[in-house]
Amino acid sequence: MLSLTNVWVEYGEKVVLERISLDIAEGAFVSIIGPSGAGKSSLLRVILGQDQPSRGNITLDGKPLPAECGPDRGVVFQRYSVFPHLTVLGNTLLGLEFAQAPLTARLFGSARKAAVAQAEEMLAAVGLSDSLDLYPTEMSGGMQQRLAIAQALIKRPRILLLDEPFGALDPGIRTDMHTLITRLWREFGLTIVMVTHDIKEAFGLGTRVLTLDKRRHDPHAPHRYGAGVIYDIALTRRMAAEAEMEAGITIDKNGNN
Ligand SMILES: Nc1ncnc2c1ncn2[C@@H]1O[C@H](COP(=O)(O)OP(=O)(O)OP(=O)(O)O)[C@@H](O)[C@H]1O
Repeated sequence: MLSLTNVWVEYGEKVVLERISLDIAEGAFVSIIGPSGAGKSSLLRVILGQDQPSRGNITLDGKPLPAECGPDRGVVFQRYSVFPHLTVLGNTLLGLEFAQAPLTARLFGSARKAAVAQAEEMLAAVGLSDSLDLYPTEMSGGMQQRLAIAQALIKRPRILLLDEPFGALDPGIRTDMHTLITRLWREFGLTIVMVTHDIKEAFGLGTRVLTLDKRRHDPHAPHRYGAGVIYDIALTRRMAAEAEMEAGITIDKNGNN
């Protein structure tokens, strides 16, 4: 579905990523790990369309990825991206209002009614049905991240990009969020690309784990070489478990059912 061919990200003289070639299948849950500064967020930004690769191509369904971030891609960052002056419902509605009324960001009559129903449905999916009128300052970190996820999903993206989405949350809340994101991934048929520093999270959630790091170093010019994908691990056990759950069958370790 998503294909990167010989993608490089360079800022001036500084090479951040080099020769990234990847095919990401529809429905995959790809975790990206690697040392700080390896270029994990830079990779997400080029997939999002926020930055352009300095070389190489990215295609979505075989067509060049549109330069701007369209409704096909949603994103959730570690820092809360919700608007403090809007309620939970207002924050969630905003995406639809911008999409449907780009000039005024206001919807009226039946269009607004339909948008509110859609927002309420999405907020129910992330467990915020009882919090529609709260403002972000009245909510915990976990609730704000649930809201950020609802905001990202309201436009029904096919690809959800997560940049350390649970990094600022307490361990107990993180576990709840892992359950939530796994359920949403399955329910909405999403393709997820998630950056994390937490190796357990990467392997626990992903169907595939990519490790970014530099293959070569020049001690006299650390900016000269960028990071590439040094490990690409398919987690067949998790994919089998997902397939079993969907089809109600059991697949043995040789892939037979
Ligand atoms: N707009 C920019 N201009 C110049 N350099 C940049 C820019 N954006 C990122 N970089 C550099 O690119 C490198 C990779 O940054 P990036 O944030 O992608 O790494 P990361 O692996 O996500 O790091 P972390 O795990 O610490 O979040 C860093 O050295 C950073 O300073």
